[in-house]
Amino acid sequence: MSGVVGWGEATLEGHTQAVEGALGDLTHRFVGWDADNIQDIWQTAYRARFYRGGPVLMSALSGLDIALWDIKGKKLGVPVWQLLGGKVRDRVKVYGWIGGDSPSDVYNAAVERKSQGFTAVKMNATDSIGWLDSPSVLTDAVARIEEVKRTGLDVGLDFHGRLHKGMAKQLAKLLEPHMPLFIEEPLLPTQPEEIADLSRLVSTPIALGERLYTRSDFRPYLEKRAIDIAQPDVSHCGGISELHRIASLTETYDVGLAPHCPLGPIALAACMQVAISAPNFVIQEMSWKIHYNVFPESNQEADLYTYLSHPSVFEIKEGYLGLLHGKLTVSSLSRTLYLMPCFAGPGIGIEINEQLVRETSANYTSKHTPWKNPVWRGEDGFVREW
Ligand SMILES: O=C(O)[C@@H](O)[C@H](O)[C@H](O)CO
Ligand SMILES: [Mg+2]
Repeated sequence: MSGVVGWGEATLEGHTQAVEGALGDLTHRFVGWDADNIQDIWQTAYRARFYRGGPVLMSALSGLDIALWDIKGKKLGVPVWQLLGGKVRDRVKVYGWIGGDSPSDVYNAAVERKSQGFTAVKMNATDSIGWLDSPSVLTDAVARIEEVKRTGLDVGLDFHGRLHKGMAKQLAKLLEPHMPLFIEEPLLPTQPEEIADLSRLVSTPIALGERLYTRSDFRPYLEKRAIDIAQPDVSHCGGISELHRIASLTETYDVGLAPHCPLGPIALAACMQVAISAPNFVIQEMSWKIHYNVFPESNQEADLYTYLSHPSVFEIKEGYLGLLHGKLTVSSLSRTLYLMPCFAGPGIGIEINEQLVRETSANYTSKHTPWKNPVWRGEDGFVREW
């Protein structure tokens, strides 16, 4: 069957050109191959060369893999979640990211998320801090979560690997009584042993995984019992194929799956396929209605969801993305049956306005260089974690 087009997302923030180069290499290798053979293409891209893994190569492979699953689903006329074994849940719990420095800033951002239908949010626990820093940065972090919890929302806290061990263990202890949903990347992913120590120090669930790129990268965290929640990113971990495999692996360690996704709607739609079908899925990150500053020089923002033909598939109701629209209440069973799956579209279940993507992209690349994160330095001038 010819003419079937699949979409994938390989976004690696701050490293656009590196991923473009890696994708160019994959294109060169696989033009003319049979798109049905996803496993063979994945294994060839991963194994048939000396260097493997890491953010750049795996993000490129992720984009390719998501597009191949989209093609397969469209050819067979079924959603990808059907091909992964069918649905195990009717709707998918989500959380939205919030930003802001002061307690009142994060409070207001949380109120806005609540009005969008979210029942859970995530925010950065602190700014980047040094090996030893003033205790006031810790009390400021506590004040922020206290303020957000006043909204009644559940709150995940992202340490973002910005703290070192001496400060991270203090902050984790101070936050514990406030019962965050989880603390994320309490240390950098180079420290599995130290993260395992931290996970024995507090009862708060430890989450991590956006900077792990294969099943093998998760292995030490599982063997050391360092994490409670795995957060692979479908655009960095090897696509739908590897996200599905990571889900099964982590399930055997009683570790839940909360796919990381501050990216665009293609990545989110890919996550949904696994969320709907994976037994140990917990909650899905999504960036719905965040306006990304994708045109930094001109300070112009874009809502990535405007590129969808039917963005309403991502509307949130009572904290969930509805797998199923509409409902029928059967009183004799005293339960609600949901009808008409909204992620029932073939492939990854979304339609992209390709012309709009092409026009915006041409306009962008002719005028701007790709986004790069700024460099932060402490008071003494030494560079800080981002
Ligand atoms: O968990 C999150 O959403 C953040 O850690 C982002 O992935 C990070 O700032 C890179 O964009
Ligand atoms: Mg994070």
